[in-house]
Amino acid sequence: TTVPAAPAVHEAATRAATFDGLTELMIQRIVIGDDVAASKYFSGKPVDDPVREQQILDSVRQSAVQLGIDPDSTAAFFQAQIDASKVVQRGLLAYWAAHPDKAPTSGPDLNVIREKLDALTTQLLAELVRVDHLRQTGLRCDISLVVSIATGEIRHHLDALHRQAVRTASATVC
Ligand SMILES: C=C(O[C@@H]1C=C(C(=O)O)C=C[C@H]1O)C(=O)O
Repeated sequence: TTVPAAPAVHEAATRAATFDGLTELMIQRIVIGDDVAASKYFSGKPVDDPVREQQILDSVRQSAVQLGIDPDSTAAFFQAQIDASKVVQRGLLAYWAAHPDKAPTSGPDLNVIREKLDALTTQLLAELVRVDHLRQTGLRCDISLVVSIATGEIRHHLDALHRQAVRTASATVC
């Protein structure tokens, strides 16, 4: 019988994985920040909703335990995603306040947007499981992340505000 050497299997998995999937979902979540900002522009609701944030963080901690990944680093990752959304929201709301002619003329329902964000949370958790080993590879992690982010930023034609949000979102990945 041939027994596959565990380190070799791990090596192969490390080589194969990229952050492309994770960064794509992170950018999708950042872009949804535009809808959140439009919604809050009309409702006047504050950018920060600490209760909603705590619900998300508690929920992802529980999911992390079930999925076998570290709850602290999972919560830190999602805190960074929330912070990134707020970078976009603050940037757009400030811009629209200064240039009302550029402001949206209608805003989507925040509850509908939150359903989309919840669906993304599930997908992001699955990606965190997939790239878990890659997150602990030091320089290799940094390099993979830079490549995936650059690719995603180009694919999505992100402007300076949204690229700033990507930097915030990616701070805890490696
Ligand atoms: C996106 C929102 O705005 C903020 C960002 C959140 C997020 O990124 O999940 C959650 C709550 C708010 O502090 C929201 O209110 O839903």
